[in-house]
Amino acid sequence: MSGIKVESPNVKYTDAHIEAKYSYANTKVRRENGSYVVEPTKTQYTFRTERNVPKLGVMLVGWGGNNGSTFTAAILANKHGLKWRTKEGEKKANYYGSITQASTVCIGNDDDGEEVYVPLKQLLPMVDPNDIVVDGWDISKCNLADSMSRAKVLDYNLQEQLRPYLQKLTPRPSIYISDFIAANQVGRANNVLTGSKLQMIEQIRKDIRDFKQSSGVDKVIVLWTANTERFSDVILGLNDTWENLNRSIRAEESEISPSTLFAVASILEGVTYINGSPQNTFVPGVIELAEKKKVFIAGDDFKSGQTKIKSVLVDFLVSAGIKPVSIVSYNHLGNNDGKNLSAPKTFRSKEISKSNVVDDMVASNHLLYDKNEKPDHCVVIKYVPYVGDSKRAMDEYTSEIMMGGTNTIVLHNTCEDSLLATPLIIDLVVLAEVCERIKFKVEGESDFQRFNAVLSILSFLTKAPLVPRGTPVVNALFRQRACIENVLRACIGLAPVNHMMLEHKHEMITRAVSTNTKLLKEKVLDDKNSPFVSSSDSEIDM
Ligand SMILES: NC(=O)c1ccc[n+]([C@@H]2O[C@H](COP(=O)([O-])OP(=O)(O)OC[C@H]3O[C@@H](n4cnc5c(N)ncnc54)[C@H](O)[C@@H]3O)[C@@H](O)[C@H]2O)c1
Ligand SMILES: O=P([O-])([O-])O[C@@H]1[C@@H](O)[C@H](O)[C@@H](O)[C@H](O)[C@@H]1O
Repeated sequence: MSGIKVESPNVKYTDAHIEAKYSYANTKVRRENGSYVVEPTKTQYTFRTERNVPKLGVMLVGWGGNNGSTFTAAILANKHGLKWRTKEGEKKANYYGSITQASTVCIGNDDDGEEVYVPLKQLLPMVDPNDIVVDGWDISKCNLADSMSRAKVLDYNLQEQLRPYLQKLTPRPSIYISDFIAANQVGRANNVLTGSKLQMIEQIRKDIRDFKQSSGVDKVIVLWTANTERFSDVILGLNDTWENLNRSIRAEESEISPSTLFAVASILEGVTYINGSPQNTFVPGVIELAEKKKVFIAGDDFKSGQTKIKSVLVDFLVSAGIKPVSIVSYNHLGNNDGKNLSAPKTFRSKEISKSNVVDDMVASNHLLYDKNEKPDHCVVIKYVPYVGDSKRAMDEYTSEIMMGGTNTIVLHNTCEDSLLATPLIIDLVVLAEVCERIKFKVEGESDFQRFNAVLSILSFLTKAPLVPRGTPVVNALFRQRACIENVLRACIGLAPVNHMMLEHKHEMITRAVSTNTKLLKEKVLDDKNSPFVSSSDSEIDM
C-alpha cells in the first residue's frame, strides 16, 4: 500500500489538489507588571497542494565537484538499481542520509495502540529522485565520469558501472571571477564564460531555458555546490536594493560574486535558487528581487557533519540545563573544498557559518547565560591532501554542571564528506519543489498565497539558515525537522506531532481492541495475564 489518505471533513481530495482546513494553535505573550500574560490563539488556514508531481530538472553550479558528481552518480545508481562488490561484500545503491528518502514519521496509532510509521515522503506527493534530470555548470570542463574519478568518493567497482552513463555529461561553461575563491583553484578554470556580467547572466538564463527545452523537464531548480566564495561586501548604493544591484551589474561593478550573478539569473528565469555554500550570495538586492518575482531562494551551507551534530548536542545540553562554555571544532580533509578553504578569505566564510549555529540555543536560556554571554567557540579546518574526501572531525565540548563541576565530551567523526552532503542536496530540491506546489489562505483573506520567497522551512539542511527579514533563526536540529514534518502534516489536515501520548497516561490503562465495526475496550489491569496486575486486586499496593 503506497501513500496515505486522511479521512476528515476538513480534508478534500480532488484530481488536482489536496485541500485541508487547518487550525493553527499558537500563543501570544505580553509582559505585565513583571510577569507574562499568555494568550492562546487559533488561526484558521486552508492549505492547497497540487497533486501532480512534475518532472524535475536540477542544474548544479559546481557540477563537476565532489558533491555534484556524487549527486549525479547516486541518482543514476539508484535509478538503475546498481549493486557492486567491495571487500566487505555486496553493496547496493540507497539514499541514506536523506530525510525525504530514508526517514519515517509517525502518523498515529492503529487499533492495537501501536504507532504507525510511514516514509516522510508519503506525507505529500513528492518527486522521486530517481526521476531527476541533472545538468549544470563548472569552471572545469572535466566530464562527469572523470569528475567522479577525480573526486575519489565512490567505490571503484561502482564507478566502473557508472562511467558509461556519466562520460556523456559535460558541465556548461561558468562564471569565474578569481578574486572570490582561493587562488589555488585557478588550475581548474578551463571552462569559463567571457563577456560582461550582464552578458553572462543572459547566458546562464539561456542555459536554463535550453536545458528545460532539451530535457523535457517541467521545472528546473538551480543549486550552488561550487566552491566557497569569500563574503561580498554589502554596500549602500551597490547591492543593498535590487535597483542598485541591477545598476551595479550593468556598470560592471567588481564587488558582485559569481554566485550572486547565478542567483539573479535564476530568479529572473523564475526558478528556485539554493545556496549550498557559506558565502553571502543573497545580498539584500537579491532578496528583494526574489520577493518581487515571488521566486524561492534558500541557504546557506549544507549542514552535513560537525555542525549538524553541534546543533543536536548543544540543544541537548542547554535544554537539559547544562551550560556549554567551550566548543572547539577541528577537522582536516584533503578534497578540493578543503584546498579552497585553505585560503583565509574563503575559510572565513566557512568559519562564520560554522560558528553561528549555537546562537539561538544559547539565547534561549537566560538561566545559564547572561545577555550576550556565549561559549568560547573555535573552528579550525586544515587541508591534508592524503585523506581526500574522508574528513576527520574532532570536537571538544566543555560544560559547567552542578555545584562547580565540569563535563567534557570529545567526539571523533570520520566520513566521506560528500556522502553526507549529497543526500542533503536531494532533500533541498525535493522539498523546495513540493513547496512550489503548496499555497495557503488565512482566515479573512480572499486569496491564496505561496510561502515567503525566503524558504526558511529548509533550515534543517543548512548551517546558516536564511530566514525572512525580522523572523527568528532556528538552528536546533529537531525543531527544524519538526517544522518540516508539521508543515507537511498541516497540508493534509493533521495536527502537529506533540509527543504527549496522553492516551497512554490515563489512570485506567485501556487498550482499544477492534472487533468487526466497533471498538471493544478491555481493562488491561483486569487481565489476569497482564504484567501490570498486582497479586491481590487491580489496586497496586504502594
Ligand atoms: N560535506 C560537504 O561536502 C559539504 C558540506 C557543507 C558545504 N559544502 C560546500 O559545498 C561546496 C562544494 O563542495 P565539494 O566538496 O563538492 O567541493 P569541490 O571543490 O569538489 O567542488 C566544487 C566545484 O565547483 C567548481 N567551481 C568553482 N567555482 C565555480 C564557479 N564559479 N562556477 C561553477 N563551478 C565552479 C569547481 O571547479 C569544483 O568542481 C563547497 O562550497 C563546500 O563548502 C560541502
Ligand atoms: O558540515 P560540517 O561538517 O560542519 O562542515 C564541513 C567542514 O567541516 C568541512 O571542512 C568543509 O569542507 C565542508 O564543506 C563542511 O562545511
